[in-house]
Amino acid sequence: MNQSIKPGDNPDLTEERLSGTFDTNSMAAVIYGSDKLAQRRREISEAVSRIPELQDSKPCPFMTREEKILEGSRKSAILNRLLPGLIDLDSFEETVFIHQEVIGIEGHPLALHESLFIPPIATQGTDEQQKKWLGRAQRREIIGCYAQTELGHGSNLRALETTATFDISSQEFILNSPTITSLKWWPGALGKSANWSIVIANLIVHDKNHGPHPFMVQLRDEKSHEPLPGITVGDIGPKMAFNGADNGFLGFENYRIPRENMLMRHSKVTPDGGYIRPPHAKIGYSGMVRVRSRMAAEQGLFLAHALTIAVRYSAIRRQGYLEDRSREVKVLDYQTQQHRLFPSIARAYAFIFCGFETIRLYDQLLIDVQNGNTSGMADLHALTSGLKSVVTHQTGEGIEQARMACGGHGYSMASYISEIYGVAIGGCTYEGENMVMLLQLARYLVKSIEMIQNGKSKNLGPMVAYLAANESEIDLNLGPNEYLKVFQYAARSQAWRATEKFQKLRNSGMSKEQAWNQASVELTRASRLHTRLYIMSTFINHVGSVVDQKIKKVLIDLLNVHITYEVMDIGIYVQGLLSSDQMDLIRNQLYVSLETIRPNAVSLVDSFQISDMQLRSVLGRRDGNVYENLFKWAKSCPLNDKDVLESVTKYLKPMMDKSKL
Ligand SMILES: CC/C=C\C/C=C\C/C=C\C/C=C\C=C\C(=O)SCCNC(=O)CCNC(=O)[C@H](O)C(C)(C)COP(=O)(O)OP(=O)(O)OC[C@H]1O[C@@H](n2cnc3c(N)ncnc32)[C@H](O)[C@@H]1OP(=O)(O)O
Ligand SMILES: Cc1cc2nc3c(=O)[nH]c(=O)nc-3n(C[C@H](O)[C@H](O)[C@H](O)COP(=O)(O)OP(=O)(O)OC[C@H]3O[C@@H](n4cnc5c(N)ncnc54)[C@H](O)[C@@H]3O)c2cc1C
Repeated sequence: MNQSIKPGDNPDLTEERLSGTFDTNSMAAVIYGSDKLAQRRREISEAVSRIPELQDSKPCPFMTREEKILEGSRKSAILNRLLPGLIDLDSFEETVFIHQEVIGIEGHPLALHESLFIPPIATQGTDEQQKKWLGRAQRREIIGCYAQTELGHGSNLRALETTATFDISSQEFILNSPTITSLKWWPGALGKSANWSIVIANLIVHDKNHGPHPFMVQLRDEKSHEPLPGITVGDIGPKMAFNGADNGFLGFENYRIPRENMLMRHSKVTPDGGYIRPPHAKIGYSGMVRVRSRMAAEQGLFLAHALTIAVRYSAIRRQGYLEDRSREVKVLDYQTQQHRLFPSIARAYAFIFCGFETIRLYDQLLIDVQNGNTSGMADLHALTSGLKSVVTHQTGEGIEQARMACGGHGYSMASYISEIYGVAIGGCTYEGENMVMLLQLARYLVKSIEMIQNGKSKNLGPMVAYLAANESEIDLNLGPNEYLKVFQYAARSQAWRATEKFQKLRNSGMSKEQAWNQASVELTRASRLHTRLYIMSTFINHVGSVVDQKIKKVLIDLLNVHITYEVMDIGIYVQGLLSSDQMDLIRNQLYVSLETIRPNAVSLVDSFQISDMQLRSVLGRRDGNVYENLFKWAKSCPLNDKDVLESVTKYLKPMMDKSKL
């Protein structure tokens, strides 16, 4: 049964929930990985809803930027006091979840503290460094951020300009921002809130530049919160969204920190100026891999937010007629609306399933690396580079479709979809601009094909083994595995096409860099197809592992939406494999699968179990009572505090009076 049904709900939404064929709590358990984890989310939401001081003081869209930061800080401080009784403090998931529930998605002063400040200390700091800072950070005696990007440099880490020069005589590093372009720019919470930061700077010892390394740097006085001498710091100004966070700038002028402040678990500088290399050249990049490995699930949930709003609203919004002219139909009954929303529901599920898989892979890699085995780093870097790029892009597309599916009200901040969109698409840029990261995966694909060309196919990892296969015909009787083969064909032929283009350019005498650039559009296409194949195969495997038969049945229906939609979407890449009859068959299967999933649409989004508090959307309310609440929301807008505004008395009225003469 659908666990969201309550008395007083909009009857159209109740009708939808009654038509669902499965238990939404059981589905939530599949989405979040276990009954216990899903149950914990419900318990935390429930507990938070009973604490008056954690409620929003007013709707976020009516707040100024300063009010958002103040509100985020107020709630962070209360949460810090209450957290021990509300969550398992050792659980990163519960910490992130409660902050999103209470403060929302627009960011807050501690938004980066848990995800980008604490992890590098925990994974790249020595035991002594952890002893010194980890407890303080976890108790939030200090607030931290992650300062890597510079005004003139983001994607290309090797061009960072900030320097940390070792001074043997004082046993200190001297930090400098030598140019305007070397100012750190963008770090979340740096602007006004953080007093410490992980700073990525070029390590210089005995005049030799060893490249970017992480340093633990105090920025502000712990008593006065004033910037320390030698530090220039401030907020970079309003952004497209995420304005509850104070993204900042930072400059150093001969700013000294002790030698012990370089995070030295992997690379080391000895007191006599010796440099000890890390076990893998890119180990310092692992903080980024950690965040990327979490982005698929995070983005899947952003998409889930927008779909919860759009699907619920589409079930109560009546517009136009089908057969019965006596009552307008729910817009959810239109095939175009279903085509707009249902493939995105499938993608949200697929992204979340993939996301939990990459989080697991990262956690395993971390254990391996701590034990000295870095062999899995390249694979996970390639996988997460592609995944963050494809998932953020498709999430953005899906959220925008969800907005349009809500018609005019989707454009109002009352829907909250524009904020969700603004926050989610930030992911196309942060943690590596999407094109740049697709090209990182492309390097891996090209290397894999070169292995095949050199007769070393048996050395290929399982994720790229399909590149060596030779599928040229597909059975018309299409099941998920045949769709997978279709996708493998598309990904394989594009990877070969791109690689051969690169090689041909090389053989024509072009430099490696120029040839790469000339082949790069084809290379990024190969990366996207490879990643979409991975998403599809993870989805198929995940559904295959579900035990509850009712849940499995609806997930198979959803998988059918996914595989048919995805194959139609890449039609151009499978022209050599599928006949036009086969394409027609797939198209029809997609339309059938949309109809099949229709009765479960509301239950599928209810299963994400995103509370009204977290959703912050008038359109997406659980009870579906949208119109009366839209009217209430509009009346509470500060512009309506007065009937006659100063804009009228001061300008418009005199203008109209004058025109009358
Ligand atoms: C929890 C929060 C909840 C909700 C969130 C809501 C909103 C969030 C809001 C805000 C966002 C928050 C934070 C954002 C933070 C940031 O953005 S931090 C800054 C991130 N910056 C980047 O990601 C920069 C991207 N650039 C790079 O990573 C690198 O420059 C590079 C593109 C990888 C290139 O590096 P480099 O030049 O050194 O290397 P190459 O020469 O290109 O490659 C050499 C080989 O190294 C391999 N490689 C590269 N990286 C790795 C790695 N990490 N691991 C393993 N191997 C790696 C690469 O594959 C090459 O291998 P080869 O092909 O075999 O030679
Ligand atoms: C919301 C948000 C939060 C952020 N938080 C942080 C933070 O906490 N800490 C931090 O350090 N940084 C942070 N950043 C910065 C972020 O990591 C960078 O903006 C990001 O890495 C992209 O770098 P860039 O801005 O230099 O883009 P650019 O590299 O200048 O990209 C501009 C264009 O150039 C293209 N391009 C660049 N290089 C190549 C190439 N080699 N091949 C082909 N095309 C290329 C890109 O594809 C893009 O189209 C944040 C950014 C945002 C938006």
